[in-house]
Amino acid sequence: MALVAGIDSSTQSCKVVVRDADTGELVREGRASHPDGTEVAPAAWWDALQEAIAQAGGLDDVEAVAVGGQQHGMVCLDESGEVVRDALLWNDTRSAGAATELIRELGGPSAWTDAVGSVPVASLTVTKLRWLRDNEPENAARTAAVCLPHDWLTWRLAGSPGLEALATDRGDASGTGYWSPATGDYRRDLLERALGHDAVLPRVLGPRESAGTLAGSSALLGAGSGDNAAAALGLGAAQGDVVVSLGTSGVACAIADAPSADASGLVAGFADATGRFLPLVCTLNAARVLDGAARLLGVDHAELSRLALSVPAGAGGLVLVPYLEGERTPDLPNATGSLHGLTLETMTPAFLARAAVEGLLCGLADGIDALTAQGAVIERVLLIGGGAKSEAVRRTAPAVFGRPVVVPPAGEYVADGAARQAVWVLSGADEPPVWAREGTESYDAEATPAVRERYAEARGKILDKVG
Ligand SMILES: Nc1ncnc2c1ncn2[C@@H]1O[C@H](COP(=O)(O)OP(=O)(O)O)[C@@H](O)[C@H]1O
Ligand SMILES: O=C(CO)[C@@H](O)[C@H](O)COP(=O)(O)O
Repeated sequence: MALVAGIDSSTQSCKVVVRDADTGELVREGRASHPDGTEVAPAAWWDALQEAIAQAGGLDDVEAVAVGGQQHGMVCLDESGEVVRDALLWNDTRSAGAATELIRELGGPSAWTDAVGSVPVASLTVTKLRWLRDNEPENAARTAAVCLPHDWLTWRLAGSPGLEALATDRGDASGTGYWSPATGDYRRDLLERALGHDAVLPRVLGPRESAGTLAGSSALLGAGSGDNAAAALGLGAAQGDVVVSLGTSGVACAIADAPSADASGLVAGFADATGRFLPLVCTLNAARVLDGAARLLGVDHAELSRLALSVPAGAGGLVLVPYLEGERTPDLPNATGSLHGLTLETMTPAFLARAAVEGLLCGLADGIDALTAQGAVIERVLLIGGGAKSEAVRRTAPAVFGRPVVVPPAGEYVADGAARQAVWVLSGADEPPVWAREGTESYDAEATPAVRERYAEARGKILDKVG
């Protein structure tokens, strides 16, 4: 039995799955935590990966490995391959001003969607490079290569074989802001505009191309991908599917045959991990809204869910606009969260719990609408990520989204997507392997448009709107 490994180096943790290449059966797994914060030393991801690999029984017997990772993080390397400074993550908003500047310099949002399919926001790597140029010129000058978290881990797994060996894939390259999904080329002029000079960028590999071999082994390395593209591959998502992921980020994305270009900036025009495209809406506030609400109420997730389900839809008019870490979609990096509609009746743990669940889901419902406005045809909504473990989320999502929701069995879909890619690299087949998945649950509920209407009203009244 041939084994493959898939890795998910996400915002909060690193997960490793070892699967049977033929059947997809889960053979072993491991996980380790990442440090908190929006600025992280890449060495911490490497340490967590080593711990997760050890927990998963090592990689000695696997024939291929691939890495899925949090998108956009800025990893700068000097000429000798040393990390120049801690990575700025996708949820670090300090480069919001740089985003505004870059949009203006190029002639507005449409110039960016024409160039790279997305309008820059603080999450995109290109804005982080501009921030570096302006705030840490010495670090910018030392930067000889720029890569992303999954690129860097793949390169380390290969034994750090020189900057020219850096590799990435279409999915993650499309989140940089200097690679065009439509043409498949880097826009080095945009990299230079941001960083102030040219730099080595990872080669962009095709979906089943190999990035080399694992150091000291003959196991093949896949190109890997950004976590959302890897999750779509892990789920076997096809046209008609919208994947909603409730991790640190809230994401709604769809598989598309053609690149998208939304000059409103709501939908990012990313690529997927199969040679197609992945229009995507991302919020900064998802599972951690539930974490924060549970902490505030002094309960665990199971109790938060029970409380939320103990009061009716609409939470008696109480609305949480959950911009707890600023927001990316809508682009309000300095916004804060707010509670609207408090009364003596609703000032209770149960109403607050319900408002937290509904608030985070309304943000994602807006995302699904934005995808539809860009032409996505939605036949199925697949709900994944840590937040999807909440029963209240599963039962409330169909009401807020106004459509049934499918919850695949609990699993690590990003790591699974990486594992599927690893098999694909091994087989060289036209399509990735098909693995059976049992235990999918369907949730349906009567739509509650009034919840969204009240949320929309509250969303227009938040403080600290200035970008
Ligand atoms: N039962 C649960 N209910 C709600 N949230 C949960 C539950 N279990 C885990 N979470 C939350 O899910 C998040 C982790 O999800 P994950 O998809 O792994 O995130 P990421 O990919 O961003 O690292 C954490 O914030 C965690 O507290
Ligand atoms: O920035 C994005 C997508 O554009 C995020 O989805 C990151 O890729 C982080 O993902 P999680 O760790 O929250 O899964």
